[in-house]
Amino acid sequence: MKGISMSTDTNADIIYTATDEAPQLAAASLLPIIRRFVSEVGLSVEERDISVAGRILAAFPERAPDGAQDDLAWLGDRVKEADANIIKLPNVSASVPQLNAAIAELQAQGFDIPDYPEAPETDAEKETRARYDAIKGSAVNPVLREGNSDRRAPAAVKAFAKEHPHSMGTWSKDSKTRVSTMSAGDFHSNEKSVTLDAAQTVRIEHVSGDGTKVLADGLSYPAGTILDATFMSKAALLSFLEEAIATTAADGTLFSLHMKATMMKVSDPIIFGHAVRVYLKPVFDTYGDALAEAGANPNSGLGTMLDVIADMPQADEINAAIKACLSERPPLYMVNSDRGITNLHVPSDVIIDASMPAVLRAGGKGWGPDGKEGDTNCVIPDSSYAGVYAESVAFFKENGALDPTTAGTVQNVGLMAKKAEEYGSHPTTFEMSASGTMNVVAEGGDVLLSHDVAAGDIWRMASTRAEAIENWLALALERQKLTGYETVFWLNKNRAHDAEILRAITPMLEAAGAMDKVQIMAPSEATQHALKVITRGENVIAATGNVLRDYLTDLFPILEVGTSAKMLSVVKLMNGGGLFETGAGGSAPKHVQQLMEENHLRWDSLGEFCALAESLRFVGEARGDADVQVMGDAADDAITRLLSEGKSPGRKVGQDDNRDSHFHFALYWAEALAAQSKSPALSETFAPVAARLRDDYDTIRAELSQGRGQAVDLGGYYRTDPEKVAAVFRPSATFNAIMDQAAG
Ligand SMILES: NC(=O)C1=CN([C@@H]2O[C@H](COP(=O)(O)OP(=O)(O)OC[C@H]3O[C@@H](n4cnc5c(N)ncnc54)[C@H](OP(=O)(O)O)[C@@H]3O)[C@@H](O)[C@H]2O)C=CC1
Ligand SMILES: O=C(O)CCC(=O)C(=O)O
Ligand SMILES: [Mg+2]
Repeated sequence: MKGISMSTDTNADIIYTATDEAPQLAAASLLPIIRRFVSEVGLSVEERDISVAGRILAAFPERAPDGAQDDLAWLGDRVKEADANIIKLPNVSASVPQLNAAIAELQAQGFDIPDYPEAPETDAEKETRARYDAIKGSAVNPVLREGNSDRRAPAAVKAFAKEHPHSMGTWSKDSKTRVSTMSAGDFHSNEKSVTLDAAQTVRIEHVSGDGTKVLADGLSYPAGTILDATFMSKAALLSFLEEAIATTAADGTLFSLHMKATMMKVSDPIIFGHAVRVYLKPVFDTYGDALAEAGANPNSGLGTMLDVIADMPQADEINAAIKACLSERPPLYMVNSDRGITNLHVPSDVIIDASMPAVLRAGGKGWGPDGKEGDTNCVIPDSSYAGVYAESVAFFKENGALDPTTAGTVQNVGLMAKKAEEYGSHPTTFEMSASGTMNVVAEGGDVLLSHDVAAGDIWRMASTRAEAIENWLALALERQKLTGYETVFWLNKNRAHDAEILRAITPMLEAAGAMDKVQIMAPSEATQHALKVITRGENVIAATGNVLRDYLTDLFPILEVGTSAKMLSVVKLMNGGGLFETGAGGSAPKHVQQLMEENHLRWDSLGEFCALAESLRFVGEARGDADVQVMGDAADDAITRLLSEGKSPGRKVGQDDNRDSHFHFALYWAEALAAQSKSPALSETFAPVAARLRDDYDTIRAELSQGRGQAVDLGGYYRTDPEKVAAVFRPSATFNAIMDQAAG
């Protein structure tokens, strides 16, 4: 049953994660194929549930059926074992509106779980809130990613994009698109950093007129850990946002805000809320108190606010005031102009890693409320990484769009292990209740880092462990050796944190004799360099921190190969295991909507195919099992053929969809296994499978396409009904019979 795993502590050879939305639906069709094939080499596959619904139910075990277990916690231990082998599909990192929707759905399905307490007062409410806050935002990836990240477009994918380039928008030299970012008072400007020369246990305290309040205590770090502390000034943010709105109005462009409210689940919803307040200032000036009293929280977006307003006595007046404000202010960049969903409706609708590359790919365009494309002011409040996008805008204005038929590639090696850098900072991020001083204090009483803060400022501490840095550097040098590509470390020596990283890696580079084999450039300069290199048709490795890992592994694939879904994304776990992620993108909620309306799933499982091939090779190598290696290599052959024969899903109903691509993958995989000669036994086993799939090709294709164009019912959104999903995703009795046939 999806949502609650009843599995016992078995240890299958491959763990496949059950997640959300499009990848989860795709798994209903793909997993039976994978199980069928790998059973022939004696491998078992087990699903572990890390979906939002599954995690909610696991957070209330006392209310769930007996035997339900917390699969994320189990996986958190499993990734530390040397033989871990996990295929990780993308999962929803839930914003509050998404969490509320999932809770409501589970309640309607009969689960006795509490509402999300917006303003917890009693101890019981605070306890409930704490359990939900652990699920909120990016709660899965930081637990599983016990290693650094290696993401790149597979050679077959690059070759395909060169032959069959995706569409690219046209850039004009007089495009008014720009990036607006803060020049003072932001996380970047206020950052302070220190490297611990001995192991330390620290506490975080807030000293104000009311005394000293300990916000976190007993935080232990080994020697060599880099600790950073910084804050975003509320006053500086508000004046920046006002100015950005004025600039947008003067430019006559769209206003767009690009944040990472999912991964940066504490800081970014607050910043998003300030943007909603500033943009709708006239509304808040008049109705702010009434809105607050009714429980409208701008941090959850305009969409949720409108729901609250609907039940207020002044609903008509407030709605009219909002409408008037929207028409007087610069037009908002839209998520869905047909449905009137703006950039400010839901904090998780516009996520910077995917949204900025989409603007850049489209020639600097976004969608306006009139349903037309327009130039846009891309507002990215913190300036730590905004320069990457500003530099990209400048480059494309000057040089025109990238040409995918000739472009080289940017591969990424990302520092991610042990919750590195900003992406691990959720538990140590705080919104200041009063002005005062924030201190990071060592056990002996030494103040390691200190800031004067004002009420409303957002302060955070992040950590990066020496072990993670060493492993990252080694991985970058290993990739350089394997590829021969030039390698650039994206580090800004004038930024506090980066300067500490440089201090750590310089002796390591010297010891490895690699000092003159790598380059070090600040992110803006490195962006310009990378774009020049790939424009020339050459390749480069970008060794970056955790945030840039995320940003660049959507940015470059989307420009180079049209999507990040086709990325190979490997996490070499520090204790020896392998975590094979699928693509670099997310769960594509738009795809589920289309499926429900017209039974077409345009999700491309190429990321899953690539992860599977890697996972098989990993087991094969670890166990010295040549047949398993053959399985992995044959999966790669199938991927190449799938691409070259154009069997990837199309965007529109009537074209092939996800299920058709799975069938072709199975067919080509079987044919590759039948054709290879390294393992005669496997060839003999798969020859009849391939023959049956080929003989029944037309029947299977016809059966797969039944019911396309019609709405489908999945029995839920966050917790679907497995039988209904199977009916939709396995519609071919002929194909199912071949796949369900017992191995051997
Ligand atoms: N590793 C993880 O667990 C990740 C999780 N996420 C989570 O996923 C959710 C959605 O994130 P969002 O930023 O919208 O990003 P998505 O990547 O889901 O969506 C952006 C767009 O990319 C295209 N796309 C992405 N993957 C595929 C695919 N496999 N096949 C075809 N097209 C694809 C789609 O474009 P089009 O509309 O043109 O078809 C889609 O609308 C969020 O909850 C986010 O936190 C995000 C990234 C990684
Ligand atoms: O965990 C998340 O919220 C998103 C992760 C992500 O975008 C990525 O790893 O590329
Ligand atoms: Mg990402």
